[in-house]
Amino acid sequence: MAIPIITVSNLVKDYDNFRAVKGISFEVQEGEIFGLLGPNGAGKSTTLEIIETLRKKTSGTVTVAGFNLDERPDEIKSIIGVQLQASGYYPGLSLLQLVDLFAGLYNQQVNAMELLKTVNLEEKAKAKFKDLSGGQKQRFSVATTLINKPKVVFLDEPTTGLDPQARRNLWELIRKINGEGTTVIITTHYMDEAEYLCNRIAIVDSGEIVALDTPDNLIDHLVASGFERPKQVKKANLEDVFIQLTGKNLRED
Ligand SMILES: Nc1ncnc2c1ncn2[C@@H]1O[C@H](COP(=O)(O)OP(=O)(O)OP(=O)(O)O)[C@@H](O)[C@H]1O
Repeated sequence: MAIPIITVSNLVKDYDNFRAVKGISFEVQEGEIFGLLGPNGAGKSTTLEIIETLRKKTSGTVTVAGFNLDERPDEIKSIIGVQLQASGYYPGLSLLQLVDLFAGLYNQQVNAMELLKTVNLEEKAKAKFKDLSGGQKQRFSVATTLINKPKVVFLDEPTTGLDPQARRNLWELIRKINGEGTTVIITTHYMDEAEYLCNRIAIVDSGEIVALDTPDNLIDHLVASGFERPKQVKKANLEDVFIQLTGKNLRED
């Protein structure tokens, strides 16, 4: 029997008179990659930010690793890793300086070079954050989520704006982090990404979960309902052509 590391029950979030999250419930199992998918404004970031202790809920219960959000937010903070948006970093500091700064904030001893190596940025250790490419910035921000050796990492649209190579490279990084035992919660607008990475997916629409299952089961369920794609799927797509022609290696250096 899988153990839930996150339990969300009847979570509600109102922004003034607008109900952005309408009483959702779900569990994330320890060790899985769990995806939150949904159109713009569905309530994904709001839900994540509440679990991350960064936003107040209106009602409902959240527990992370057995800690109740209302009673033990500090314990929750200490065992999670949250990806900051790029604007959260001092642009003029080098990557080594930024890792040291974060390590200090978390009161952690970190081998900054080792950490940069895990995200393939050791050659950029002395570069300033502002001088990184988009993919490098994203990889660095994933690295910073690992500084406090978290049990759960939250990634909010980590590959938005990346080229196909950088995106696939980040997918492998996320799998590696997960393979080392870290539970990952991810939001994305890319269905191929969700299909490739996620063990289970919750599809959120207008503040409600409309489906929750493995990608395979969700697809099988749709097919069983009589759905058929209007045209034959080719054995490759345009992205395959692009990767085939331009190679799998990162191009940002
Ligand atoms: N601080 C806020 N004040 C008022 N309304 C907000 C606030 N933050 C979000 N909302 C509204 O709540 C709803 C859910 O927003 P949220 O950012 O959680 O959606 P999302 O699913 O993450 O969307 P996206 O895919 O665009 O990031 C939206 O209608 C949004 O306009």
